[in-house]
Amino acid sequence: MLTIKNLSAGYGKVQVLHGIGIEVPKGQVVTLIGSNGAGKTTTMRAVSGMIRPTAGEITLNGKRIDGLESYTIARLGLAHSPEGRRVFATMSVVDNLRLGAFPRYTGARPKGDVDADLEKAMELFPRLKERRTQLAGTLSGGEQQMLAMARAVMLNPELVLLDEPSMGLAPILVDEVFKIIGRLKEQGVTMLLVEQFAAAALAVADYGYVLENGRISVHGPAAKLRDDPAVKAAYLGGGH
Ligand SMILES: Nc1ncnc2c1ncn2[C@@H]1O[C@H](COP(=O)(O)OP(=O)(O)OP(=O)(O)O)[C@@H](O)[C@H]1O
Repeated sequence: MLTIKNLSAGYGKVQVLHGIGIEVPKGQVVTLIGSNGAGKTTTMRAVSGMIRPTAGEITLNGKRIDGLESYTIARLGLAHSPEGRRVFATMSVVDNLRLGAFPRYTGARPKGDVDADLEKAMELFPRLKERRTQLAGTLSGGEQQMLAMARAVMLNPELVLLDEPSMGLAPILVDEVFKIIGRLKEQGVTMLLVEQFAAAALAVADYGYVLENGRISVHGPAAKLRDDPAVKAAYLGGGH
């Protein structure tokens, strides 16, 4: 589904990623863990076309996407739910969700039934259903985070990039977010997940990569990483 080979990227003269490789097979959840500043968000940005890689290759279903505009990448079915609560504050919940489906109208893939998917998203995120006409800017932080996730799902995506969906959430909402990720997985949605709660991420994921200073240090089946003493010591102490 998604193949990242030898990817390097950064900001101006600062190189953040040094030739990383990641594989996300169809129907699987792959998690990318690492400490602050390791380059996780930068990886997500490079995949979704928000920044241009300086080297390497990214393919989605065999098609090169590195160097394409982010809008074109979205039309190919790649949805990015970015870090932070990037919702359209002055629009309602429903209108935010409809905007998420917008690239479906432009013909790169079959449009499908947007209204039916809107109702499916509401079922998946009951908190949003109750607030469908509310302006997104007046939602709580956690609800905005869920709206950003739901909007990504509205693309009817081949692949979803979830960047720290639990960031800043109260523990009860963190649990809800991970339940939703589990449900999306059951529905066959392919995901690349960046999470600060490494233990919870490895519990829902099939496979994991550890990013250290812009390089992949360890990777393997999630269950194996959970038992890896070095991973345990560095990333699984205390956490969620
Ligand atoms: N827009 C930017 N301009 C310049 N440097 C940036 C920019 N965004 C990120 N960086 C730098 O790139 C490095 C990697 O950042 P990145 O956000 O990818 O890390 P991360 O692994 O997602 O960390 P965190 O867990 O803290 O979100 C950091 O040193 C950061 O300061």
